[in-house]
Amino acid sequence: MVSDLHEALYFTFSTLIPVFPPLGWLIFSTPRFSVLHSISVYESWNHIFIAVFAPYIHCVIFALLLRCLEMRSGGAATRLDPIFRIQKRRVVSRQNREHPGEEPPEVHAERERVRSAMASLQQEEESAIVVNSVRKEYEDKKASSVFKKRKKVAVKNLSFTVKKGEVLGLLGPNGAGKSTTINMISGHITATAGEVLLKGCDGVVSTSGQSIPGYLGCCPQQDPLWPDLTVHQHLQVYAAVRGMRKEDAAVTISRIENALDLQKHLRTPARRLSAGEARKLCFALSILGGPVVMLWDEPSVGMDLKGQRRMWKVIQTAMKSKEHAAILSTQYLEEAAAMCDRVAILVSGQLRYIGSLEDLKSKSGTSYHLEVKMTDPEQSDALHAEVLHLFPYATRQERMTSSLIYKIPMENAVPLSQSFSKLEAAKQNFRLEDYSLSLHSLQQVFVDLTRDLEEHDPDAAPDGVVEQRPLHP
Ligand SMILES: Nc1ncnc2c1ncn2[C@@H]1O[C@H](COP(=O)(O)OP(=O)(O)OP(=O)(O)O)[C@@H](O)[C@H]1O
Repeated sequence: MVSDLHEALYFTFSTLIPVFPPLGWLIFSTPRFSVLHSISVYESWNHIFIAVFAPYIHCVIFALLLRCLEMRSGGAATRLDPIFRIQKRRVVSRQNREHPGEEPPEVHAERERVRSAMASLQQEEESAIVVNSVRKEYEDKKASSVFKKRKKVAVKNLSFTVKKGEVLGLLGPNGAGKSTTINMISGHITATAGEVLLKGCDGVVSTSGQSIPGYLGCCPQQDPLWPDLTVHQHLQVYAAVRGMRKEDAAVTISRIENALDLQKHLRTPARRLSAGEARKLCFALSILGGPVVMLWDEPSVGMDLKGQRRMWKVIQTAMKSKEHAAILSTQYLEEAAAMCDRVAILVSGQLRYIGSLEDLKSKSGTSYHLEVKMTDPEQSDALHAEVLHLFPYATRQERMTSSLIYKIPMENAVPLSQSFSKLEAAKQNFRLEDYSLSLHSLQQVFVDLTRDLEEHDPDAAPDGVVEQRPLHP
């Protein structure tokens, strides 16, 4: 502080630069400085004043600056990272240029439908959800190392549309990619490639994740509930978020509570609900306010039969107006048959079938299901050779210790009288415990479709055996 200029600079910098006051304070407090400039720091109240109060001035200035920046670029960062407020850049999905390869005809037709829906999106009134060549890769943490990151492909090149008034069932075995698909549509996760478009009733097209409240209702696989809020409070909060008027909300909430038999639990906090009751509440939240697009990821898991039927009724009522579109992921064929206009069957992230269950059922009539039960497992190979001799186009579906299961094309099994007499003879020769020859049921068709080639045990297909896994029955 040898001149007025220095002092002015000191005041200016210490007011604007946060690190300056503590550093200045340290410099001024050193004995060397005191000796050289023959002043005691404690004599200079100005310096103490700056060192103590400047940080408060900084707080106010920078809090205001931060607020301005947040108002300009959105406040989501504060929620995710309240300390450093670094907002991850949203990964922009790129177009999926991967060739889909050979696909079943109905899957290919659906892909073409998506293409034409994308081409004429503004004019196209029908589709509420358009999923266009979507792919999702996760980092496979188990297989990754420090040097090499390995990816797990959960969904590959998936394309489908859901029309207004339609409920599309999403079926498939565990890990098929159903939840990943629903989460990409809801915007909960970002697609690695491809795009999802949601079309509002006003014709506005928005990519998933940027939809307006009230447009999308989602019941994800994990219950998104606040543990301390009661059932009734949850419904009230969601009604407010969806922009419902208070009087409308009260009527709708009471109707939903009655329809799903939630009245007994209105004052129960979410943490004390049973799994089935929590699912009921999640489902109720997803339909509250009649969103245009509704996504349900296994909503009936944990519900008792009565609860499941009540939920079905609510779905039917909600879909009456033909202004809504819904996707229902389920493990139950019966639920899909009761609720869905079409079903999409996913296996290992790929679409294996899309269409009505009736069409799938009619295809099941084109082959027979043969199951033979052995008394002596040692005879398995000989019996297999005999079945192939009797029905040359039979394909073995399963091989267990005491039974073998085959699919036989219809033309190979008729006339049935001959088939039964051949099987009777085999029963005597091989001392079979039992056998059955029946039309392929819907359940069996579904099992055939969803059987994953990669997971299949190669030991079960010894040389010479035709172990085909046709996509169509
Ligand atoms: N966050 C994640 N990180 C890594 N892999 C994941 C992640 N989430 C899902 N996966 C993997 O992606 C694949 C698809 O998972 P997804 O949950 O979509 O299947 P799903 O069909 O919903 O199964 P389920 O019927 O059991 O709910 C699975 O193999 C799963 O292990």
